[in-house]
Amino acid sequence: MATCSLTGARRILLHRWVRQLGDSVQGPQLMDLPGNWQKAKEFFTKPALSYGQYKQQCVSLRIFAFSGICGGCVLSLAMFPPKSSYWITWSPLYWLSYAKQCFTGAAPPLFLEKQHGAQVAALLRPETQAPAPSDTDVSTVAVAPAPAATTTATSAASASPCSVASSASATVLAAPAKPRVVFVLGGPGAGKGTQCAKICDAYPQWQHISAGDCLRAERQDPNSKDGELINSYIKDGKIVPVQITVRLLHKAMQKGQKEGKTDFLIDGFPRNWDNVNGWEEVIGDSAEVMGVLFFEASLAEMEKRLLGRSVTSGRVDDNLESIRKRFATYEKETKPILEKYQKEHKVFKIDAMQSVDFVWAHTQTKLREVVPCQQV
Ligand SMILES: Nc1ncnc2c1ncn2[C@@H]1O[C@H](COP(=O)(O)OP(=O)(O)O)[C@@H](O)[C@H]1O
Ligand SMILES: Nc1ccn([C@H]2C[C@H](O)[C@@H](COP(=O)(O)OP(=O)(O)O)O2)c(=O)n1
Repeated sequence: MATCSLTGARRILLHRWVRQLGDSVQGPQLMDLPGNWQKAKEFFTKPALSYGQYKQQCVSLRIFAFSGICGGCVLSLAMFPPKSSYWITWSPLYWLSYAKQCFTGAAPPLFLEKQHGAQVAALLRPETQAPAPSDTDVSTVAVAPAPAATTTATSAASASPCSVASSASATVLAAPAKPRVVFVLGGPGAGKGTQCAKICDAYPQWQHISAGDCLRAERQDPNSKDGELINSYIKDGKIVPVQITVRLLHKAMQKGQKEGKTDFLIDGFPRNWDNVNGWEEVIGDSAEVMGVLFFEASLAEMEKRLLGRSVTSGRVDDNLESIRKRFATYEKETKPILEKYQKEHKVFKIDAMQSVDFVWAHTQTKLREVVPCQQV
């Protein structure tokens, strides 16, 4: 038996030797790239005469094929990044900005610093939500708290990561006591409105309230006593006095609550200290400000976008003169407000220079950080 297998092994060795099937190849070293390139080319141009030559050509070709495929994959990822929020969060391009944020203190905390209530009411069917408050004078009543109800969870609630209990019939405490607010800031034309619209399309509990839209609507109202004043401020790129703006925002939030909205994107607000103080005085503790989504883009890009928008927007301030004035106001008055929220670790920065879809993927990731119990 032993003799038999020895003979077999000998035969194989002999066979290899005859056909030159040894593992060693004679040719350029692995790192000799010009030599290997020459051999790789010969694979296509000069047919091998022996197996040894053929193997060398394959070995040389393999080096370039491997680098080519890997390089191609990396290039394609860079040129056509996946539309995934995870890719955006963890892609190599963002490592640098994350590293920087760790030192500048703008990075969001890794772990939750406070308890976040479950938005169970928003997850359940509309009939489980309490009746909304009536439209009341801004000076006397703040934004009505959302219902704090004890309710029986449906399967929809149990499917959500926010639900307190996972059983379909479990009793769940609806925690949110106040409407939640996310301020949306960024320069004129950064794409705030575009992304807010996408959030509201995707998540029905959110309502988009644009301070600029509210002011423009008020200006159109023939019965408004503030119309002329608003018009002149907007044309000059100045910030309208907060008493007017916050009243309109408050009214819009109350209307949204009546329609069952629990989360509000307040777009283009607060734009200066006057806005900050006015919000505190009128809304104050009756709404919970979760954070600020900040869309960052260069002035040149924003100018280009605004001029593009001016073709169809019909806005009195979408012209070069007003745009420049708005930029000046943004730099002088709004940036200090961002710094205030940055110190409170409430700013969630989004690179708005990319395409709409790319920004959207990043916006969703950031929204999850601002409002961790998002159904996203
Ligand atoms: N990521 C983007 N890339 C290119 N154009 C964009 C992007 N986001 C928005 N836009 C366009 O730029 C213009 C301004 O966007 P908008 O959302 O109205 O800005 P904002 O609300 O910040 O003033 C619009 O015409 C919009 O279609
Ligand atoms: N909080 C606010 C928001 C907007 N305004 C006024 C002044 C702004 O130039 C205009 C337009 O604001 P809007 O947010 O609609 O537009 P841009 O972001 O500047 O493109 O409205 C204001 O006075 N106070």
